[in-house]
Amino acid sequence: MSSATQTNKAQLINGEWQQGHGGLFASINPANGELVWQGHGADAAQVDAAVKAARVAFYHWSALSLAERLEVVEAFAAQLTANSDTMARLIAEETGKALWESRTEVAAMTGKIAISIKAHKERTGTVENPMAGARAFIRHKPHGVVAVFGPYNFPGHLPNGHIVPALIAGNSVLFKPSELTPKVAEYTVQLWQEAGLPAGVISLLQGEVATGKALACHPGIDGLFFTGSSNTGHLLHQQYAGQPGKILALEMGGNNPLVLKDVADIDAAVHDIIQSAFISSGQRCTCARRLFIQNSANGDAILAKLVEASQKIKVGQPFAEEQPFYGAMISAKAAAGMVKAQAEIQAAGGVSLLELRQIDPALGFVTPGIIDVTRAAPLPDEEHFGPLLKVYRFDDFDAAIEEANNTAFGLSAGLLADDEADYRHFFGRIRAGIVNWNKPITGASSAAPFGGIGASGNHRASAYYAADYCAYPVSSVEADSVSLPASLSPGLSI
Ligand SMILES: NC(=O)c1ccc[n+]([C@@H]2O[C@H](COP(=O)([O-])OP(=O)(O)OC[C@H]3O[C@@H](n4cnc5c(N)ncnc54)[C@H](O)[C@@H]3O)[C@@H](O)[C@H]2O)c1
Ligand SMILES: O=CCC[C@H](NC(=O)CCC(=O)O)C(=O)O
Repeated sequence: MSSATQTNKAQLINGEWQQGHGGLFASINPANGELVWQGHGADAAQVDAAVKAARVAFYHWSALSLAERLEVVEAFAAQLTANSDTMARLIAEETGKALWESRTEVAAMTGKIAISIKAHKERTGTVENPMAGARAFIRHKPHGVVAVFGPYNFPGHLPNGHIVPALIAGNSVLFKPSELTPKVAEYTVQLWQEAGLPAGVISLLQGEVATGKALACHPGIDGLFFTGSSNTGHLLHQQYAGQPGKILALEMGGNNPLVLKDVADIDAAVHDIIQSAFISSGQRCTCARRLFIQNSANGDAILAKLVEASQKIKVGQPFAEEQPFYGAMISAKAAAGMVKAQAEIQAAGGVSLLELRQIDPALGFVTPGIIDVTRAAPLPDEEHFGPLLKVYRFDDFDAAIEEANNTAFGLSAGLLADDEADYRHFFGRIRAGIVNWNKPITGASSAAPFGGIGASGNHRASAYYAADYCAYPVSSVEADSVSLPASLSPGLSI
């Protein structure tokens, strides 16, 4: 790995590390303001060279047997295990995420390998069906050259969730990570090289939006697997309009509701709310953004305890010996954005029960915020990607569910309630790809499909279902030799 001050060879193209020919960009540790990494982005010519190399590499990689490809993928898992501490420290350094949580991200990356192998076999395996005089097969083939776009909040785990199943299926991958987390991306790709992945099967194309656009628009890619914001996902969707032959998987944000109704265990409810709203400083796509609390003595008690417990949340340095619950947001700018969002909600009539504060204007640390918006003017349907929870008090359960559904998004939703009948009712009406009962709405399992509806996704769920968008089905009817059928169709004589 290179030192922070030098300009890194940011691009891996056809197995060779190169300087980018595009604009200079840098990643800054949001917990101390120090430069972590800097390099030049890939320009359009480098993107083109990588796409061409990936096409050549694809023919070799996809021609290997599954067992041969899995050997490399399992070697990558071994590399991750052997280097898990380095990877976790890089994630913590570059994102500001607490070290304990960065370690869970690396564990999710490693866990993804076995899950993806199982999913590949179960969801895209080969099936032979009996047929008179022939054999009928269902098989799956890789798309070819695919681009993977990753977000900053899980710079290792979420791109990995596309890359691993794509490689298992036999695709070659062009990886465009978030420009805010280049060092984690660089290290991930180095581990793939160490694992023996042949040149060109994975390329790293780093850079800001110009690099992303050059890759997304390149006619030589067969598909694009994206995890990131709904705005960018929508732009990509527009760009792919009229190209039905290209596969586009969009995993986007949410404006996720958590509804609370009659819970006897107040502490447990408060725990699940905090875990839903404030983990990772609120920078998870599944985080609860809107909390619906019944107007009742039970609702009052839970809200009071929530404010008290949230006030005590430890926010601090990612590497502190006594670990914080969460570290810094991705940047001082993102932290300031949350303060601004809170001010706008206050101006619309929201009443802060716990004010979110940026601890130092030069850094990414913010304390959690809780704001009652029950009497506020209608708010824009936006994802505020940080630790700010909007509270809506309600009298009528159905009205609360209706308001919970009053969003274009549909990623995660949850109900905290002791009565199972309330959950059955909620489940029937709520619109989201992840619907939980008496559990936090963050922390989704990689062994289940993961994706949202509406503005949160395009029905190409990831995690366990990622195998589905990494390969396409091929039906074949096969016989060892041509033969005349026992009887010919009417009107036919041969
Ligand atoms: N549903 C999910 O699985 C999931 C998971 C994690 C994060 N997210 C969402 O991701 C967002 C946070 O991540 P982010 O801010 O890094 O997302 P982002 O949309 O800003 O960036 C994602 C990727 O797209 C690239 N990009 C940005 N603009 C582009 C353009 N015009 N053309 C081509 N590429 C472009 C970026 O460089 C990056 O690699 C949040 O909205 C969060 O909810 C969703
Ligand atoms: O920020 C978005 C991801 C949040 C995370 N979800 C997953 O890890 C899904 C599982 C997978 O992709 O393997 C969460 O729910 O906390």
